Amino acid sequence: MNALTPASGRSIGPLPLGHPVVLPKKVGVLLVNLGTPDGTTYAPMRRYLKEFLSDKRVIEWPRLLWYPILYGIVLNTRPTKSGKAYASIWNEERNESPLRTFTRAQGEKLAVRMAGNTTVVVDWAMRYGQPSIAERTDALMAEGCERILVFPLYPQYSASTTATVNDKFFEHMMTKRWMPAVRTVPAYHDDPVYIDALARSIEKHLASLDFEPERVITTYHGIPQSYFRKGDPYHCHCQKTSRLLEERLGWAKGRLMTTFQSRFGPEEWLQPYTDKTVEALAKEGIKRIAILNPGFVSDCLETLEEIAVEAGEIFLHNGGEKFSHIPCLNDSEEGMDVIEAMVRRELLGWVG
Ligand SMILES: C=CC1=C(C)c2cc3[nH]c(cc4nc(cc5[nH]c(cc1n2)c(C)c5CCC(=O)O)C(CCC(=O)O)=C4C)c(C)c3C=C
Ligand SMILES: [Fe+2]
Ligand SMILES: [Fe+2]
Repeated sequence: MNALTPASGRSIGPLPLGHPVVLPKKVGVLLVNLGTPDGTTYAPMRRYLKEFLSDKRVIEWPRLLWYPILYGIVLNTRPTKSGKAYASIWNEERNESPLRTFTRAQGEKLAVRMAGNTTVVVDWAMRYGQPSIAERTDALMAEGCERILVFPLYPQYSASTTATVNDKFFEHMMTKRWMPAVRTVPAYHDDPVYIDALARSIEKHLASLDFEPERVITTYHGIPQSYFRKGDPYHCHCQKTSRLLEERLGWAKGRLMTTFQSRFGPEEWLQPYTDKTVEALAKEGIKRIAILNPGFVSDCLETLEEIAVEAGEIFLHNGGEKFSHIPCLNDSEEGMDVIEAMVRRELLGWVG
């Protein structure tokens, strides 16, 4: 016979036969990033891309139209092509992608920062691939979390990122008889803590360079224009982040530019496109640029390969002379200040 022992530590008597074990009440914080393949060869790449590109929040085309293209073309060609790109940025030491390395570090560092409150349990997961939202949510619940804060790691809201994290979490909740109380962290594209962290990281990086960039480009992952026209606030969120950043930096108008990268498929995406802008700047005679990705909480394929390498090559091959990529906030002090501030704000009323 075991005793029911609530958070107060007070025994409340014997449990009826077969009664589930009652754990102390805890609050879980689940950081969730986009996801990443388990390896760079064909099979793991295909598995990852299949899960990602089957998501209706990501590709909104009717399935009857999209699936023949996905299964007939994309999943035959893209795993090899993208696998090569992932291989060029792979964290060999841990045998994983940088996105997973940084997300784990953010989870671990947040746990240290929250350690003063013994009721809080921090964990991390991926929307696509491993560790899955279902697996880590079950782990939080097994530890006694009756309240869970889900944190989609995207400063700017988009249905294709933020909403699909929440969808996946609640889809898993549909399997639970005893569902925890749930909160989700909203977009924080205009939060002063975030804007200040970006500004400090830019100032620090520029001070370390042996040149002064004539232009600094803020490049955000794009989305199809049709999503924007249907009401996705992502474009407005990105523009506001850039405006507030420019104000915080106190720069003359025009030095900080906003562009959109990572087009996929034949549709028109948000513009101006990053690659075209970088090329045009070099051709116009701009010699020195720096570039950052404020919409990415962690460095990943889209920042380390597409921007730091590819965009740099485009600039230098078209007449540019100096190019520098400013790292994402990652698990830096500035980056952790942002994550901690958002978590503490959203936990108000749940923890002391
Ligand atoms: C229609 C397709 C896509 C939409 C819409 C989209 C939106 C979107 N994505 C991110 C963040 C990331 N995307 C990453 C990789 C990636 N994105 C797409 C397609 C769409 N993204 C693909 C096919 C891929 C895989 C890589 C490739 O094959 O080119 C990543 C990197 C993951 C990593 O492991 O490094 C991130 C991060 C945002 C923020 C966003 C909308 C706002
Ligand atoms: Fe993407
Ligand atoms: Fe890309």
